[in-house]
Amino acid sequence: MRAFPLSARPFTMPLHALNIAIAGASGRMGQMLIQTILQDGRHRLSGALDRPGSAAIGQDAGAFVGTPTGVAITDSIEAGLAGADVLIDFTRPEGTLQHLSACDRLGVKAVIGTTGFDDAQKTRIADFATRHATVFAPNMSVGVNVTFKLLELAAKALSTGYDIEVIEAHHRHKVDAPSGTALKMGEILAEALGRDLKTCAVYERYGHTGERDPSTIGFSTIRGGDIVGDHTVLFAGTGERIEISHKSSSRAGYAQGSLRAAEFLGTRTTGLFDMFDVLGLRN
Ligand SMILES: NC(=O)C1=CN([C@@H]2O[C@H](COP(=O)(O)OP(=O)(O)OC[C@H]3O[C@@H](n4cnc5c(N)ncnc54)[C@H](OP(=O)(O)O)[C@@H]3O)[C@@H](O)[C@H]2O)C=CC1
Ligand SMILES: O=C(O)C1=N[C@H](C(=O)O)C[C@H](O)C1
Repeated sequence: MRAFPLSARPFTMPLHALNIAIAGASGRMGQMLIQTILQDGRHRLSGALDRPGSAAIGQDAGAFVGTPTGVAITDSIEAGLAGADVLIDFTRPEGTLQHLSACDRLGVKAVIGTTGFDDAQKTRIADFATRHATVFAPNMSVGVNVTFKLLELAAKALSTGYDIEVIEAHHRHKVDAPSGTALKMGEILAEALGRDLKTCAVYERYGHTGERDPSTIGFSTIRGGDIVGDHTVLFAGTGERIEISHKSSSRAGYAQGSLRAAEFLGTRTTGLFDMFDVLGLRN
């Protein structure tokens, strides 16, 4: 091995190890996050939360992935957050907001992957972020966020003569529709086209719908089996169609993106960020 004199050693910024608490620890994403933290090895799982009544309470957080951690899953939010630098939350909107109240009291930052928030709930997240740095994004995968950028470009270039439809498919257990990612795609498309998604979105079609209004953005939702997450935006013109698709075959990318988000928060004290900030994709 080559020895470097002190002054010539290659410099890499040491990454501060984080104490990370996971909410929804026995859920699909909770388990993937715990597995990712354990495999990655640079950070510490400091707490694992599930809601009261969950069969997981009291079990070792690593039991699901076959690696004991010494951290028991708790239904006490305060106990689960003790000593944490960052909470990573993939639960349900009402659970996330309960967790944020405790983060507020304890000074814990948050990475929020949960989807399905209404506007009032999003306002509460933005308020929390004025005191504690927060990453809030409906999709933590690098690939999906690059797809968002491609949509900005495509929507601007195809602003007239193309009907835009967002099509998403997820597993049978998903409870919100359209997916948070599909809605974010809709927002990106609408903004690029100078439209307001609140007035141009069409979420349902049935019966005598009349001809398609070209100023609308349509959404179609498929639920079935174990589909991890597929999103396609269709630009349907005359004589041609363009489709921009992303398909997830594993939840690993969501968990890895969440860890990057937690690391991004390490150096920040306040502010609301998304994965464009974390990945350096903001214009
Ligand atoms: N941003 C992103 O990249 C991604 C976002 N998601 C989103 O993350 C969320 C979770 O997805 P997924 O892991 O598949 O869901 P799961 O249902 O598998 O897991 C949710 C977990 O949260 C717990 N939970 C449910 N309600 C509450 C509550 N009110 N308070 C506290 N905990 C609660 C569940 O407990 P119990 O089992 O007892 O109900 C479970 O442990 C969804 O909103 C999904 O859309 C998912 C993947 C990627
Ligand atoms: O519930 C899921 O599974 C997923 N939810 C997110 C969403 O609603 O966009 C992200 C991903 O598609 C998986």
